[in-house]
Amino acid sequence: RPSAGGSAVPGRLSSSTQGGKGKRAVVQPLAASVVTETPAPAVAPARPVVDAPPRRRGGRGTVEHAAWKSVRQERWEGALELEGELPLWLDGTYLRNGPGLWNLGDYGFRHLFDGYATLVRVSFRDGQAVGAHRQIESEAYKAARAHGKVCYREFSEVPKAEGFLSHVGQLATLFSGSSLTDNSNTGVVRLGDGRVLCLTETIKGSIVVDPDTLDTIGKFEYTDRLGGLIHSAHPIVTDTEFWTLIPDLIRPGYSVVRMDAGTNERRFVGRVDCRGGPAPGWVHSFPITDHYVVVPEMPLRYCARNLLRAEPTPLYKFEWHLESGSYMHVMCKASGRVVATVEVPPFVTFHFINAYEEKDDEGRVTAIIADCCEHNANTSILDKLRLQNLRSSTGQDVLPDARVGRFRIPLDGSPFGELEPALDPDQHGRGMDMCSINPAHVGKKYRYAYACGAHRPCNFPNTLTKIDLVEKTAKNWYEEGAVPSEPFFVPRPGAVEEDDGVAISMVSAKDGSAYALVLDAKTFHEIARAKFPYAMPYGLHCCWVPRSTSDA
Ligand SMILES: CC1=C(/C=C/C(C)=C/C=C/C(C)=C/C=C/C=C(C)/C=C/C=O)C(C)(C)CCC1
Ligand SMILES: [Fe+2]
Repeated sequence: RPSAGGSAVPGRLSSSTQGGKGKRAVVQPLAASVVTETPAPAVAPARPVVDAPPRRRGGRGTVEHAAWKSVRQERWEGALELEGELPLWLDGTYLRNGPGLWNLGDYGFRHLFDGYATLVRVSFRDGQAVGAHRQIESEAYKAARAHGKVCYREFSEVPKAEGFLSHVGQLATLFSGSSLTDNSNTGVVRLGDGRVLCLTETIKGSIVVDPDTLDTIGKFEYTDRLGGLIHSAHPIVTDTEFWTLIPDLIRPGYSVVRMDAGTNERRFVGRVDCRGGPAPGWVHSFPITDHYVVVPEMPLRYCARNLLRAEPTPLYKFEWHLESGSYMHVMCKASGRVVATVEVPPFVTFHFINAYEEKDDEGRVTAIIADCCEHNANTSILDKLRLQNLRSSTGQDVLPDARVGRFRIPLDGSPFGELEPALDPDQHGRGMDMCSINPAHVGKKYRYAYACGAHRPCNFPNTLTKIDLVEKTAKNWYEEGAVPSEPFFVPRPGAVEEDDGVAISMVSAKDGSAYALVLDAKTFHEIARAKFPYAMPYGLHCCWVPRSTSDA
């Protein structure tokens, strides 16, 4: 198995389909080839591919940005051209997951979250960078490729009746969960035992990959009997454990579960009963502290009926139930007991940033502080993330406002909690999502968060922002026309200060190029960019795999 650094040979392929030296390899447009080729061969360019300039469409002056176009090849690997100087301590692999393929033949998907998972890798060693990407071989992706159509239920796409029935059988399969997708297009985490897991909201969409070759190794089989069909897309993972939430759509509530590193067995820790209804709030993510698990219950709730519908509803698989209230629950990790449930102002969040315990002078925990990317209790961001909206940027300022929402959850039995902006949202252009922090501060008091913000007018977050929660200020990185993904914080080995490290973001540029941007996390100035020789679509979440000493 090659080491995480991969090969330093430009355009090296991991398969036998490499074009000969000097011979220009044919680059198959994946959108067309994916449905016809079994398996779709990896055809990498012998020389960097020059992408066509962005296309003007529709006479309305709109430009189709490469960020929202399907990735054009099944896979690629090669040395990246560097601008600037990479720190020598940056030694390991950055992985980014996301829905990078939204077309099957002529058919185009509707929503950003529907796309088939594309895993991107940038391996850093000795000041050099090697890049790669590859499609994750989920059952959903393989079936779509083999049959030329959607065969499983995605975020908004559902199989057409005949296709679906012929592929997975009877309607009853809807209830067993077998029609749900395993397209693990959302997150990627490195477990404490070193395995790398790609995730989505379906439990069956937990897929183990090889961080070096990006091979799909297989399903992560949970060996317990906890069941459930869906879980939080963002487990909290440390060197020793893995925490997640399993919503219960029948008896509205959530199971809090924990898995030891090195095992596949989740253990039930406790249950939170919803205060509102008719179903649990969407828990795309949740935060923990040293001693507690925080379970959010927002008015954007799962809807079993919508899960079964053939056509998407305005809120997809969800429904807005303002009347049923918004709550935050706190569970003790050790006992599984719910120690607080408070009503809070309405909120909409997909991503919690962090949480920590607030203590009095005697060291007693008096409250939990939980921070999130909060969309001003407005669900319209889901609609803005439809591909048609993302692709039709007319220069108007249509991105809904968002902020760092800070919850204060008192533990003294009071029935209400607070929700306030943690800093003036104008500091980050009133855009706020796709966040990361220093992993050493998960569950602990912290000062800095890294996220995507906005430089207006815009239709999508287009800056990288470093939030200082003490000074209540932000430093912003912006490049005209760039679409940056989550700035992922990587600490410098041996660092003491919280922001001693780099923030890495994959950027889809205006001219159709793509690069991994490395920012000094302290100054938020660019240190280097490592350029891919082709366009890369937007992607979601990331992880860092340090080079193990055995690889050195
Ligand atoms: C496949 C099924 C579902 C899938 C849900 C998925 C794939 C949800 C993905 C959610 C993501 C990626 C949320 C990200 C939000 C990012 C935002 C708001 C960024 C804003 C701008 O920066 C279920 C819906 C669970 C139903 C079962 C089937
Ligand atoms: Fe997410």
